Amino acid sequence: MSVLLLKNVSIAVSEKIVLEDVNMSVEKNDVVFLLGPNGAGKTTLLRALVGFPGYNIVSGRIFFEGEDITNTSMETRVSKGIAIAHQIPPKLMGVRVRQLLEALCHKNKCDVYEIADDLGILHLLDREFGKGFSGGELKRVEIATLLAQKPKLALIDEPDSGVDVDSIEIVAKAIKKVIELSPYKSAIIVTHSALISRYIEPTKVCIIASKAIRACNGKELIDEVFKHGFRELA
Ligand SMILES: Nc1ncnc2c1ncn2[C@@H]1O[C@H](COP(=O)(O)OP(=O)(O)OP(=O)(O)O)[C@@H](O)[C@H]1O
Repeated sequence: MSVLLLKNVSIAVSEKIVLEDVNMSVEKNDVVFLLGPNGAGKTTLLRALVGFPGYNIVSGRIFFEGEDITNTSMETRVSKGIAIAHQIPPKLMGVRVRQLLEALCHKNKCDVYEIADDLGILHLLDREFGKGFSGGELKRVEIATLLAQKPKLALIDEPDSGVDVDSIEIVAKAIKKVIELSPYKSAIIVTHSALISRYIEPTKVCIIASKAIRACNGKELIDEVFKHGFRELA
């Protein structure tokens, strides 16, 4: 049984079809890197998978742990163990980082101090979530919330963009921990630079372009993309 299985999935945002007939699977121990040109639909795919409002599955089916979750809400999918770390997290007005992490850790039995220390965000705990954060701070806080969710399947959108060389190591260590804590040891990671591959080895690299998954292969696909671009693969 696949952890996640997409069968001919088409996704619309604001009534515009962004992805058509996407077929893909994530198996146990799969760490899938998703690459593709700007605007290809990588964020759309991750958001639709977690059931984010406004990202509509217009046809096809999504299965998680063998169960059809196509028509379930974001709340249901999160409770089943799917979690997302956004590229640009939605701001949570009036909610402090500590409050959010405490709520998640209360539910998932984790230690807020340990997570905040791991991600070097102890000084951000009493700030409003996302308000006035630098790009790197936002990324660390977002990964902290992912760690506190202990998801079965983590969907991680561009953890390595806008992050300095020291921070990427901290973020990557936390992502590794998220994967280790998952019973399936699997995740989907969107990346442009593949910088994250210095720390986390993908088992599968997939290219999303021209509204669908165009190729999936081993780590060597990253080198091909950097050598030839996406045009030959799209
Ligand atoms: N709310 C929206 N309304 C209209 N179009 C949208 C909306 N959200 C996304 N899109 C469009 O869907 C397409 C895919 O966007 P998406 O953010 O998924 O791409 P991406 O592959 O993640 O891009 P990038 O690499 O630049 O982050 C784009 O053309 C984008 O303009």
